[in-house]
Amino acid sequence: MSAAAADPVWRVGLIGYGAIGQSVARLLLAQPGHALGIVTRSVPAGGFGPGAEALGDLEALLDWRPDAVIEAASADAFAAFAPACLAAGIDIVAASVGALQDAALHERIKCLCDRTGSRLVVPSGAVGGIDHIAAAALRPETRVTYISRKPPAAWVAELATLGLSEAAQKGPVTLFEGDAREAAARYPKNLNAGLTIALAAGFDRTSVQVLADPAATGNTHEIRIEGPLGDSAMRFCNAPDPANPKTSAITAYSLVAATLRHFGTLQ
Ligand SMILES: NC(=O)C1=CN([C@@H]2O[C@H](COP(=O)(O)OP(=O)(O)OC[C@H]3O[C@@H](n4cnc5c(N)ncnc54)[C@H](OP(=O)(O)O)[C@@H]3O)[C@@H](O)[C@H]2O)C=CC1
Ligand SMILES: O=C([O-])CC(=O)C(=O)O
Repeated sequence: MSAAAADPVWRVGLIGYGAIGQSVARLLLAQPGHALGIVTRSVPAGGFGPGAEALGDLEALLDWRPDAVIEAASADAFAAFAPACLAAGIDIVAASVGALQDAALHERIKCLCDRTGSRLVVPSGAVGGIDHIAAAALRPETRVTYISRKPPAAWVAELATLGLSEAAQKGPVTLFEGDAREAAARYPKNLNAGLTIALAAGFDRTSVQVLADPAATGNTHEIRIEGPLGDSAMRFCNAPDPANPKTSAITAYSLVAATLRHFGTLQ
């Protein structure tokens, strides 16, 4: 009797090893059949442990021949890595989708996907219900309102720049009201969720409000969908990642869930 074929190993590239990257690595390596190649500017002294290896740069990542790449770094890293991966036929599961506020980059990504057949996977990230939003938005009358409400601890640098640190300790401060592209351009580390929602709903149908609120318990995201198919409201009150208060801890789980689904048979 011949030996059973070895189970496949999925080779996953990971860009970024901060709050989300470290959680993604831990979660994915706990899944059988996954190997990680990690691109980071700061490799931990003890390395990454079994199942993961450090990759120096974009070229090393492409040479490693990943089956898919998870981006968990920054909008700049998305712009630097995503086009090259997609051009090489490698699908990307991205956290920093706020980078798509840049219409030229968005168009370039679409052209690369059309040309190579590779795909940019936009996970639900810090929010959810994206399938519901996309379904409702097939009716052009649908309108979506997104409110991001985080404690001032998630906005320390931004509030200081605006001279609003003290005001934000006393009551809610509105940091932005407008469209999702401008929100992500102004606050690239905090408005990926707004861009994710707008990609599903349509940019012209999505309005965004951003609040720093001392009464906020966790990173709260409220989404209201109104249209001919009904009115719906979703509210996500997320625990912040202990390593980065701007980031909801569930985001890493969303990236891993999206990656496992991408490799799976059920889409
Ligand atoms: N889609 C969503 O719903 C959400 C998306 N996000 C986004 O996810 C991304 C990661 O968030 P988080 O982990 O909290 O951020 P952190 O700041 O904790 O970690 C980011 C990591 O990426 C590294 N990095 C940044 N730029 C580059 C680059 N050009 N090349 C290589 N490494 C790079 C940083 O390295 P170094 O330390 O050397 O700078 C750091 O290790 C952010 O863009 C964030 O805005 C966050 C929450 C929700
Ligand atoms: O993690 C969150 O709560 C949301 C966030 O930072 C983002 O959308 O970029």
